[in-house]
Amino acid sequence: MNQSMHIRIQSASPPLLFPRASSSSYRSCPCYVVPMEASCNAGIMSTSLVSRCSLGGKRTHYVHSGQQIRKCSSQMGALVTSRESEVAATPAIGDDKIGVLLLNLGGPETLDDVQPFLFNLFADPDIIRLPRLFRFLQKPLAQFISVVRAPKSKEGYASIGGGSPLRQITDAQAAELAKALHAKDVPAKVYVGMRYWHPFTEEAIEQIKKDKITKLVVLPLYPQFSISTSGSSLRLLESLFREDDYLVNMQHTVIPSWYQREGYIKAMADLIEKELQKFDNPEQVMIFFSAHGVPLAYVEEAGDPYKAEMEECVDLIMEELENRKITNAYTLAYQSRVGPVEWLKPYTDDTIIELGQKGVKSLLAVPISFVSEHIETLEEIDVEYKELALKSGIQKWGRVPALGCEPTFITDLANAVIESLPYVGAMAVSNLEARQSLVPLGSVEELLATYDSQRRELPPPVIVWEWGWTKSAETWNGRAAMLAVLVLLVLEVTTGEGFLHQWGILPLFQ
Ligand SMILES: C=CC1=C(C)c2cc3[nH]c(cc4nc(cc5[nH]c(cc1n2)c(C)c5CCC(=O)O)C(CCC(=O)O)=C4C)c(C)c3C=C
Ligand SMILES: [Fe+2]
Repeated sequence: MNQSMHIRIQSASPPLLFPRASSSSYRSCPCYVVPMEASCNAGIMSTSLVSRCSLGGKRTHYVHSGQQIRKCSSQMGALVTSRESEVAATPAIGDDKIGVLLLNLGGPETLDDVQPFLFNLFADPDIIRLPRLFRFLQKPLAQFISVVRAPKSKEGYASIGGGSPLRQITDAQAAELAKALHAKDVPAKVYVGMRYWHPFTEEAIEQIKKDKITKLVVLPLYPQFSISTSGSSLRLLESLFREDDYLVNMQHTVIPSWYQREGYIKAMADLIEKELQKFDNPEQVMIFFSAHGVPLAYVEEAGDPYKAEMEECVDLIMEELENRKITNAYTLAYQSRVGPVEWLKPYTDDTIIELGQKGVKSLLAVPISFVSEHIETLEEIDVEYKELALKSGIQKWGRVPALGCEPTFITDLANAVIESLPYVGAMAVSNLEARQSLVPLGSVEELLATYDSQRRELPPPVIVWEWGWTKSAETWNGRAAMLAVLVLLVLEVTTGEGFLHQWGILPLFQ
């Protein structure tokens, strides 16, 4: 692939700011050395991207955690401080027109949008990955699943006012980020590109072209990287870049995840600290981090770093709270499971019941995987999980709001953008250089390949039926049944006749 087509990936996040010596899951590893002028942005790398860095010729240590390699040690704190102030003073680059593209999920704005929104979501091969042979069935299957799921989803959206607040909140975040960048002498324009609803990423890209942006920072609004979220958006972006002459030549960089940034961690800790004060006995409250789940196979088979990043994010927030003398008990669980396949565990609902049984009386829920209020905070946590908690014997329930436009958080995003600017198009990366650099530079494909190298078939997270006695029988029965339904669907779609038409379910988009 042409190098200039590549979206360069880097983590603009500062090095790990918090010493991790106490974490037993970390083990030391050999050191690597690079010249003084080498950049020192921290990143997450697969073990195949072994990295090197040093400060003033000193050797810098790294620690491995599972698939990841990270810079270790408190000495990096000093580095960040100096780098941050240095970078904050960097003015906008010459005559360049700088753009920041915020990537997000998108949500239905009205109840009529729900089914087409779900269709877009399930038509995404990073959400439902069919075997190569059956890829042509992606859209009919998405149509089918979205129709089946729409009534349940609609109920949820109806209960939060008839639509998702995501667009409004993301637009507000974009406006605040633009203001924060201007205040730091970086007159950047900020764009919002949603994956499954308006304003679609394609629309944002059109505007970026119209505005003749010359340097673009791509910033997914997900703190932790997942193949199903940032990965999917980056994959789409890469295909758009590949097809377009203007974009191929535009300089850009990507910030793939930023959960370890000091500003983000502090902003989360601030919110938790504030919410704890609302309880009668704050020190007795269990802090309950609830992250959006992903199917287990994403992590175990495709190498999604989501779980590892989530766990580390929680550790960092707790360390920050401990520094503030807040030493509450805490736990992490995963919510919003869809369909019968196994998702990351423990599940939020099971954990709430268990905690109730163990006699926990006060719980503070902390949504951790997303920075806006959305259906899963406003409905699932605030209504369903609260009700379950109260039924399970928990007496006091609280919930930390999503970060939204919290100033510490927005300032941190602005700093992340500014720190990434020197890297926009600055590195003519050969594959070899990309592999040796400190951060996972390279094309989106390369980053995705790091975690998702074989792009294996994954069990669809949503299966509409299931039967059988053993797991294997269930799987094969499920597959056989799915095939049968797919054949029926194809017949329906191609002939315009069949049971879905008879029931008035199809056609949907007239
Ligand atoms: C980090 C956050 C998210 C991950 C990871 C994620 C994975 C994921 N999601 C689905 C299925 C659905 N997600 C839905 C809504 C939704 N998902 C996220 C975030 C993550 N999803 C958000 C913020 C939202 C809400 C948007 C809004 O409108 O407010 C939905 C639709 C709602 C519903 O019917 O429940 C579905 C379906 C899968 C299958 C998946 C991983 C493979
Ligand atoms: Fe989701």
